[in-house]
Amino acid sequence: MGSPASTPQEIAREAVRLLAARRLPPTPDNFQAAYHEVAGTRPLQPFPLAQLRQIGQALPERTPAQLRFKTLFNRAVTRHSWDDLEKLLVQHLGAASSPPPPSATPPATAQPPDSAEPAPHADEKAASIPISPDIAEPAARVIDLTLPLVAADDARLREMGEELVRYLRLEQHHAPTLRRMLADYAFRLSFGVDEQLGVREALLGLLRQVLEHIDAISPDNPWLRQQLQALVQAAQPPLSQRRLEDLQARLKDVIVKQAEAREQTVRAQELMRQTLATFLERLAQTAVSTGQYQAKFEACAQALERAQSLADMAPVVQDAIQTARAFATDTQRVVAELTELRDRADRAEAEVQRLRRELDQMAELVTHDLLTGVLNRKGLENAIDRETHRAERTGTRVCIALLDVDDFKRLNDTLGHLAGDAALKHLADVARRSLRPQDTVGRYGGEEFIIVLPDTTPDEAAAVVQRLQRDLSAHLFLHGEQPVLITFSAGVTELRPGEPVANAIARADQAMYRAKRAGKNRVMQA
Ligand SMILES: Nc1nc2c(ncn2[C@@H]2O[C@H](COP(=O)(O)OP(=O)(O)OP(=O)(O)O)[C@@H](O)[C@H]2O)c(=O)[nH]1
Repeated sequence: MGSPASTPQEIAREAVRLLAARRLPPTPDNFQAAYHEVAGTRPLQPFPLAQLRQIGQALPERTPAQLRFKTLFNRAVTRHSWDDLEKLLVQHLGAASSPPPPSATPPATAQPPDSAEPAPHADEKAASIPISPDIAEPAARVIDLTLPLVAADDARLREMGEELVRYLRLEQHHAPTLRRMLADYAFRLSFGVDEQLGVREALLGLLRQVLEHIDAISPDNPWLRQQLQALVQAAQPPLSQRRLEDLQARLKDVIVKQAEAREQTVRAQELMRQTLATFLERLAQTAVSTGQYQAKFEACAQALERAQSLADMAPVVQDAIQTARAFATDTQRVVAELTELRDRADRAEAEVQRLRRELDQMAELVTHDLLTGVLNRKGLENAIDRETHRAERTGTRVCIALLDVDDFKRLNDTLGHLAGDAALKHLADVARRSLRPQDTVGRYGGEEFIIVLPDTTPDEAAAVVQRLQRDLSAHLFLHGEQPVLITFSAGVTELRPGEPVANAIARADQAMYRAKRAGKNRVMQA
């Protein structure tokens, strides 16, 4: 190749030669490529007019700033001006990274990695948008209320939440800023929530393990086993405050019963050990001393047989009398010791009785019914008390429903008392599954149950109880293979503020009797 081409004509000539040498047809594209190759310049890419027009059309024009940006963009595209487009984009992105206006300046928050939201354009920045207080205030309240829960272990999240709440309560809001703050908060929150769920799961797992271990060390007490199994079940998510309260009450029952079982075992063992030890000791002593006296009396008898005269007999008789005296003394000692042993046994027995009375009093603290596993009367009293106070605090209403199984005597008479027991247990199980998490069921006595329904109107309470009736018809009690329909009549009433609970129960009872008289298997309100 000769000296490099420098004028356009020379370059063009050289380009034609190159095409001929490469046997390429001299099309405009081939010629253009060869020309740039010879000249050592960059081939110009065609201006992507169609694509840029498409982008220009899709640009938003909701705000004056957006409209202005769109106009300038389309103008640059029409002019095929890369320079204008470049300037426009640089200016726009520069504005996007500057802070928002002071009237609604948000505090600096971390930008989430996926935050692709552009910040406002210079013109847009000036326009703060008032968000209706109807929306901003409830949103602020929601965040405010949930903060103690979600940010308990995350100071940064709490800070971000508080900033967001303050910002939402301003009169003017800058929409992109608010959007960014919300995105930041949601981003951080997502980690916090995952973490908290993990912690809760782990704690529940630990609790279940502890319960299973307690279960393993109380193998010979069926009641404890039943309670512990109920506890393991109750410690499954989802948890609620009421479920935790129930867990707590059950755990207390288990502790009381376990203390009872332990004390009784220890006392009984101690008494048994003492009595056995003393008895064996005395037995051995009596055997030894009786053997000794027997040998002495034997010797006296033989000496008497050998005696030839009264004079020979006198010392033998003397000896025998002394032996008899010693025997009597020894026997008295043994009798005294055995009496002391009996007194000790009596005192131990009295102690056991005292302990039993004490434990009976403790058993009154037990809050769950042994047969059905639901609350007993005492547990119900506590639950009603708790719900009444909660209702007073929150300004809500509480209802109770009193349920009485229909024709239960006939069921007992035809299927037996054990089947009756199993039927009550079935009803309690269905009720527990059917009721809402906030509702509480307890056995009021015999075949009567009470359901406590917080935050509920009488109409709603009646509907809940009717749903339970349907569930009971759908889940029949099985006596062996035989399906048995159990129904109940119920009275529903509201717990009026300040009234004694007994009054409300009496009202529910009257309503329940009206339901019985009206044909059973129905719910009446009082
Ligand atoms: N198996 C069993 N029976 C119980 C228990 N508690 C109470 N009962 C029986 O329940 C029956 C209740 O009978 P009633 O009060 O005459 O009532 P009913 O037969 O259900 O008739 P109505 O209430 O009019 O529908 C009695 O026979 C009690 O002995 C229990 O824990 N287990």
